[in-house]
Order: sequence, then structure tokens, then C-alpha cells
Amino acid sequence: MNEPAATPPEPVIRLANASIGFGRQQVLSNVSLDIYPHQTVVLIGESGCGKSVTLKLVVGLLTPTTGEVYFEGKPVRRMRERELTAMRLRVGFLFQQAALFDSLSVYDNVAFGLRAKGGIADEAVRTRVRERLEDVGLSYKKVENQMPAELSGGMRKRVGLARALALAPDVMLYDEPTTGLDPIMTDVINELILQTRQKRPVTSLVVTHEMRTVQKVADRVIMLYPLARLKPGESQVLYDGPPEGLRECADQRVRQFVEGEARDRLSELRADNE
Ligand SMILES: Nc1ncnc2c1ncn2[C@@H]1O[C@H](COP(=O)(O)OP(=O)(O)OP(=O)(O)O)[C@@H](O)[C@H]1O
Repeated sequence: MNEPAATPPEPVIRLANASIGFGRQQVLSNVSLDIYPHQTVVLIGESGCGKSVTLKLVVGLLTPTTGEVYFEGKPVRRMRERELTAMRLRVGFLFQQAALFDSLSVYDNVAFGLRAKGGIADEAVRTRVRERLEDVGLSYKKVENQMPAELSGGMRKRVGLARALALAPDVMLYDEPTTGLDPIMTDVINELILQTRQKRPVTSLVVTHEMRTVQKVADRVIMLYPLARLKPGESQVLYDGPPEGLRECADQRVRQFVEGEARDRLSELRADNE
């Protein structure tokens, strides 16, 4: 007797033919992608192709003009305010500039979400803040009273990560987590992304330009292509597969991107401006 075929798990995040534009500029057109539980998916692509917009669609900060975005099977656009808030509390977000509250100390930044969630005793908040800061390699005693302006870029990113992890998120969204960091600190952040995933069954979507991040953390890579440069009928998702396949991809635009070759891009950019 044949074994019944295993049903694939429901995606945590699904974009189904999602399109969005701003004014006359169309940014995403008919983009479909599925992100499964506990996967780390890395989203790459040229500047301006819509990577950050994709992250904002996932948490309902933007709504597609056509198509649908689903979170655990539920269309984000149909969520009521309470559902949206509950969903966002389960999603940790590490922004490009760490987005710390400049007027709050490191302690208050990391405690912010826990306090906003409510129902957690001060002592438990303190323990959680200390643990998360130590997880990201920061000494609680040294940094708890520091203000964001006193921190280096790498420290800010790690405080941002500690803040996101304080709420024990089920989903982590990283928007260029290593931009502006030196190679060692870049690797520290990559290592933290990996460890976060090893410690907890988190589903992650990482936007990056760093090929080292791709190689280190990705289970799967999705490459988006700028809409304006697609040939008629092509999908905006140029690549969807394992990181090992990028360099052998039949599409030379994918190989060109990962190898960082400009080729004729400068003249194309000049022509665009004429
Ligand atoms: N709220 C907005 N209003 C108007 N235009 C926007 C808005 N958000 C994004 N855009 C435009 O959409 C396009 C895609 O932006 P997005 O930030 O997603 O690019 P990206 O692929 O993340 O680029 P980068 O790698 O440079 O961060 C850009 O041209 C940007 O100017």
C-alpha cells in the first residue's frame, strides 16, 4: 500500500500575486512567495527592487494594491486592529539603523515591548532584559544605563536585536542587519541570527546585500529583480532556491548580482536619467 503523501506545512508567511506601487512607480508586481515554519529565508536584490517594502507588507505596515499577504493563513488586510497588534507582538523586527528610542536608556529600550505587552512583573522584566543583553554579548552592568547615542553601530544593532528577542518572537524580520558594520561585527550579527534560530523555532526573513550573510544564515534565498528592468512576462522573483545554487544559476543576472559585477549597469543608469 502506498504511504499517503505528506502534506506540506502551511507557510507562516505567504505573498500571493502581491502588487504595490507608490504614485506612478510600480514596485512589486504579482510577487508570490511562501516562507515555511522555522526556515531562514534571505531576500536579496538590487537597491530599490522592493525588499523593505516586502517586509512592510508582511506586518501590514503596507497593504498590496492587488493580491494578498497571509500570516499563518490569514489575510493581513482583513485583520482587525487587535489581531494586527497581536500578530506584531509575535514578530521581532531588526531595522537597518536599529531604530532605538534615543531618549531611553538601553535597559528601557529592551524592556519597552515587555512593558507594553503588560502583565509581566518588574523583576521578570529585569531578568529577561539581562538575559537578552547577555545573549547578544553585551554586559548588562556596563550598558543598562547607557543611552543609544553612546553606543557604537554594532552595539546599537545588538541592543536592537536584544529588544526584538525580549518578546520571544515566533517570526524575525531583519532589514539589512549588518549594513555599516565592520567584517568582524558583521560576522557577530550573522552568528547571532544563526544562534537565535538554533535556540528557538523561529521563522526568519532577512533582507541583506551581504553575500557572507547569505552564505552563513540562509536555508533559502529569494532574489527579486527591479520591475522596470524585467522582460515582458518574466517573474520578479528571479531566483528561489538554496544558497549553493546561486553561483550556478542559469540566469546570468543572478550570477552577476552575487558576484558583484557591474558590467553595463553604469551606462544603463546614465541612460535611465536622460
Ligand atoms: N512609503 C513609500 N512611499 C513612496 N515610495 C516608497 C515608499 N516605500 C518605498 N518606496 C519606494 O519603493 C521602492 C522600493 O523601496 P525598498 O525600500 O523596498 O527598496 P529595497 O529593495 O529595500 O532597497 P535598498 O536595498 O536600497 O534598501 C523605492 O523606489 C522606494 O523609493
